[in-house]
Amino acid sequence: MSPQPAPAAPRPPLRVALAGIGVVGGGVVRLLEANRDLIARRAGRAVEIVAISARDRQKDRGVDLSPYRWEDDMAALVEADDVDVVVEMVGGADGPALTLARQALGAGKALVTANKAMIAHHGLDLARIAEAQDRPLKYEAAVAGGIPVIKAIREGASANEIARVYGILNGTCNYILTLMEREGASFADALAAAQAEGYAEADPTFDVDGIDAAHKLSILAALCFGTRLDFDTVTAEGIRGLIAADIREAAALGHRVRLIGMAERDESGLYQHVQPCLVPADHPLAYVPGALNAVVAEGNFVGRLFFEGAGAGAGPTASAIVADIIDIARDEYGPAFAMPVDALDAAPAADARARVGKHYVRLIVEDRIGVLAEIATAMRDAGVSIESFIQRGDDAEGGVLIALVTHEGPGRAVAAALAALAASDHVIGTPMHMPILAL
Ligand SMILES: NC(=O)C1=CN([C@@H]2O[C@H](COP(=O)(O)OP(=O)(O)OC[C@H]3O[C@@H](n4cnc5c(N)ncnc54)[C@H](O)[C@@H]3O)[C@@H](O)[C@H]2O)C=CC1
Ligand SMILES: N[C@@H](CC=O)C(=O)O
Ligand code: NA
Repeated sequence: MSPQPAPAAPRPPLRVALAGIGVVGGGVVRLLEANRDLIARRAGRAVEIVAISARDRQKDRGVDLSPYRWEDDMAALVEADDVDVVVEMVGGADGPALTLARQALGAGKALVTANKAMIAHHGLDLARIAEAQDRPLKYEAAVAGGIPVIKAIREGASANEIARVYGILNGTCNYILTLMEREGASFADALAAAQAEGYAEADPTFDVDGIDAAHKLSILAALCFGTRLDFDTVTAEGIRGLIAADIREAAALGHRVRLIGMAERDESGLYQHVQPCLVPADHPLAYVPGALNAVVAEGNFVGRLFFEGAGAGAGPTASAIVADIIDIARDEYGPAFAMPVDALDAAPAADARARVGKHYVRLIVEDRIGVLAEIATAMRDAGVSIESFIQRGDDAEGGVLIALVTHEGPGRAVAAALAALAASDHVIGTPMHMPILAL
């Protein structure tokens, strides 16, 4: 009988350093502690926090950090010989987060980050450093928080050509829209509630102006289409211009309002746009409530994939970060954007305003003779055909509410009609228009 091979020596623990112990960092500490044994069994080795760093050592974060080495200077995490993985949870596209990320990868450490702003702006540069060092750059938490959508597209759907990806990519906006829809909450109250839950960015204008969703969309587009990540050509409109009446009118039309990021690649180029849309009430995206996110990806063999889950918050975001850490512990990783940076191709930006579809339009106007003729004239002059029209005299915004739905046409024409009307003395405030999703 041949001798049995000696059992393999247990692998040494994976040593992790955490930078930024806020909402997300606190969640990661709690998760690594709570599921320590299960994680070790799944990873094939222990995962140990060896050092942490944040701005304020004294701050009460509701988690006991005393077992871990504290570093006042994040650079010490990179310099330490006993750190294999640096987890960046500081935030910000540039500044200390980017410095840390570059230094960590440059020093041959693995990098895990939740920072979509940094990846959207500097993902290609960081991926190049990671490739040069043959170290992983992982960012599952950066897109749609806890939903494992990066892994699903990188791995599960990697055999497919993906021509379109779209969805609800900002939990704060979806939370606000849901609260306005269900409870008639004001925009300001709903935003304050989202901030209290820890969903919002340090600067919530990134959420409500669509910039955070644009960051995530640009990352998804690069991954789905194999194109060079191009945040600068993403166009974004947020939800500030919405009033409660828009939510009500959308409901009367059988729709819900959702902030949708959509990217498409076709012969005209790369389309990447974020804006509030009317979503038919029977569309899966209309059922996505609160801070949940959802992503739809259409593959040429697999068909339509729909992913839904928590897009923000301590637990879900920690779940995504620790999944990345486990992949690293297993040595399961590849190029950050599923192919080497030099294999990604460039696509020209497509004009978002050229997109054809039906639109919802809302104006508040003075209740006087001729105002409807003025609207009809502006629409005619811009080449916009009206499908349906409603006037409500009981609106509280200081005038009469006009809501209409256009026939199919380019968004550019609707924008031109509303620009003309915005200049009218009889139109109060800024008119609103939103495309009606038909997918
Ligand atoms: N909160 C959420 O639901 C999600 C957040 N993210 C991303 O995760 C990252 C962290 O977000 P949060 O935990 O919500 O932020 P946070 O503001 O709660 O925590 C940030 C942490 O970084 C530290 N920090 C900030 N600037 C620093 C500096 N200059 N030097 C040293 N430490 C510094 C702070 O002390 C704090 O511990 C961001 O990139 C965010 O976009 C991603 C998905 C979801
Ligand atoms: N502020 C973001 C948090 C996660 O990315 C959101 O609201 O979705
Ligand atoms: Na994710």
